[in-house]
Amino acid sequence: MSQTSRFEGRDIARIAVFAAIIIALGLMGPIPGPIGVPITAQTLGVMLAGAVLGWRGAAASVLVVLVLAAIGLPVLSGGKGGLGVFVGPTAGYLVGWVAGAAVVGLIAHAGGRRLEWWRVALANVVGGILVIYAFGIPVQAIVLALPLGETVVASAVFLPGDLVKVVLATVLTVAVHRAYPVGFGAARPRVRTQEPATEEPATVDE
Ligand SMILES: O=C(O)CCCC[C@@H]1SC[C@@H]2NC(=O)N[C@@H]21
Repeated sequence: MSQTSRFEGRDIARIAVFAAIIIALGLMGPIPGPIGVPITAQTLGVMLAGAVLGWRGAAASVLVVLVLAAIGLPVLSGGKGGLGVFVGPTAGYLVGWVAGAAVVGLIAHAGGRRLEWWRVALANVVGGILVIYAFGIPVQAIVLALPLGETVVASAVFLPGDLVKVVLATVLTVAVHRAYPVGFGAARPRVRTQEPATEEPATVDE
């Protein structure tokens, strides 16, 4: 994202693209989880947004998805949407997506323009798993009136899939960064294009 305080046009385009990626991953459909929270591919999009866009763009992308969900569009896996999701057992996870995407971006881009694979992987584990669980599990326990310890143990079912997402998000982010070494996660330098040579107007000898 641009380092200026406001989003520029290309930042908004990237935010829209990653919001669309998160929504598209929801089309894969949820795998029902043990206690009211599904396994979803959408967290792959949350990790990718953080690692590719950086914290501000990633948080904005996830917020766009959540606003669309709040106004009732079926943008969450299984075609869910509406204000009800923000008071259900997945509410904490959804809020955690915003914080998690931002933390992924902060850690992945902490080394500046060099995007080392190990830092991206670490970012995806911390932001894409730990932070999201830290928001999601306590809210899930409260909404379902379950003991916290039992909810933590039940949530271990998400770990294998989330670790696969960490690997995929890391490989894809490193590949994107290699293809676009400058311009993702940082301001793209302005390239001056050469002005086309203007032709002399034709003159007619009298
Ligand atoms: O569709 C929703 O309402 C949100 C689902 C949240 C699912 C959480 S996110 C972290 C963990 N990993 C998964 O695959 N599922 C849960």
